[in-house]
Amino acid sequence: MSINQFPVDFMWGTATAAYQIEGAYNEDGRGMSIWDTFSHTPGKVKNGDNGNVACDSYHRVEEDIRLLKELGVKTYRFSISWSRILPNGTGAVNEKGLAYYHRLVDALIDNGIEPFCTLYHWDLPQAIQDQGGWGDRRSIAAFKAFAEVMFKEFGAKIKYWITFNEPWCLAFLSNYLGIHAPGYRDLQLAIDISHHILVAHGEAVKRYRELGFTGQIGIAPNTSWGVPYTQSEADKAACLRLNGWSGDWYLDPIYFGTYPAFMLEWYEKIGHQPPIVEGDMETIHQPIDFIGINYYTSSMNRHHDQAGMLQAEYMNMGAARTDIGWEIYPEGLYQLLRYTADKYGNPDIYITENGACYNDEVDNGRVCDQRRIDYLSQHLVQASRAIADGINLKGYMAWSLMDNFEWAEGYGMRFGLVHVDFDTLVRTKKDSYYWYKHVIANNWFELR
Ligand SMILES: CCOCCOc1ccc(-c2cn(C[C@@H]3NC[C@@H](O)[C@H]3O)nn2)cc1
Repeated sequence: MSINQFPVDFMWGTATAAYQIEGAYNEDGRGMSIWDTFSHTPGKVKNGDNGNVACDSYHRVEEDIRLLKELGVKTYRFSISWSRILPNGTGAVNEKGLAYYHRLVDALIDNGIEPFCTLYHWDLPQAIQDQGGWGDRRSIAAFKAFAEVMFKEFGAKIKYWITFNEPWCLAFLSNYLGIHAPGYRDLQLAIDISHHILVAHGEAVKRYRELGFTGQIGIAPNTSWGVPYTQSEADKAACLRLNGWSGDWYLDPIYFGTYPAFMLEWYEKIGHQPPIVEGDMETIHQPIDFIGINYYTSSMNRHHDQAGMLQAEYMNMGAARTDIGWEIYPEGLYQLLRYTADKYGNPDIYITENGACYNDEVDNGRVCDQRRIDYLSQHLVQASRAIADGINLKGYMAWSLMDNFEWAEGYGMRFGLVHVDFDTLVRTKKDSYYWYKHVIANNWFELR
């Protein structure tokens, strides 16, 4: 196997998410989500952008499928708008919502593309939020019921399921740092939410198995990757906390049935702990089939008493950055994959997101995004290295198929292989699209 050659059954794909691409926010019975509320609130999203129209993918299934088909992907990762299926979060099902996802899934299957479905990608129905959202234990039953509707409706067609995308973002970025919807700044609330979504994850996995489906189900943490500034125990411990915050905090309960002791002790020192009810940890500790790894960047950190809740101080080492300001650190992907494989028993892993923000525009009908090609190839080298090192990496999904609504950054931050003009919605394949098409067709690539 030559360098950068991938296994014959490697699952090449791309990824998107409902609120970021669908639009049609108030059409065909869709209910409001917390991201509709948040993006409609002045000052929350750059330029006052919102997902009302986004990429209009709700009305462009055939067009988007053509892009995927020409790209040659083996799989397409998308997410479900919960409030399009259950407008009030629970209760009556919206048949037009189901019909949209049947159109999408049927078109994928008809074109030989494996649907890879994320149940929850941050867009909680506002009706659930109005009852306390993920901070209220009733959200667990609501999510289980939503998952059951989806399993019964699509379980024969969809063989790959992710319960939650980036639990750290939906818990801490959204309810402690206040940067994403619903925008609270409450550490205990974020810890409560983390626990409730883990129980909800376990309930969904249990229900999937009880219903007799034999597909694969997992979770996709966004593990930030901290690299110690020095090899001192203090700096290494600071990075362990930073990585544990978004990774181990979710994966330890799933794989070991317990929260990581070093994080529990850290929270207890400052008066916080998860709201564990008897039986919760057993529910969370359901066997899963894979871990989805979302990787973008790493950061060098050292211990500093005054450096925030984790006492981990970011050290700017002058690394190159993408247009969103995230450092480019391809080696961090290998290190994260190695750590995850070593700690959790070398499970199947899919890179469910990796990509770069570069805001190149269309010039004479072309988008020259060589920087994105360089970023992707440097990270694929690390993925290839991980496979050579015995890690069970099974697939890679580039974030994203197309430019889309990048949450609090709005439309100004572009991650797509396909450029979207958000005034006309015209899609233009970037140079990186053609490069990735070549990589998939050949199942290998050459570094420039
Ligand atoms: C400690 C202070 O930090 C301040 C900003 O903190 C973050 C962290 C992480 C993110 C972030 C954004 N993305 C990309 C998305 N992943 C899912 C998909 O929807 C993509 O659009 N991943 N992580 C943003 C902001």
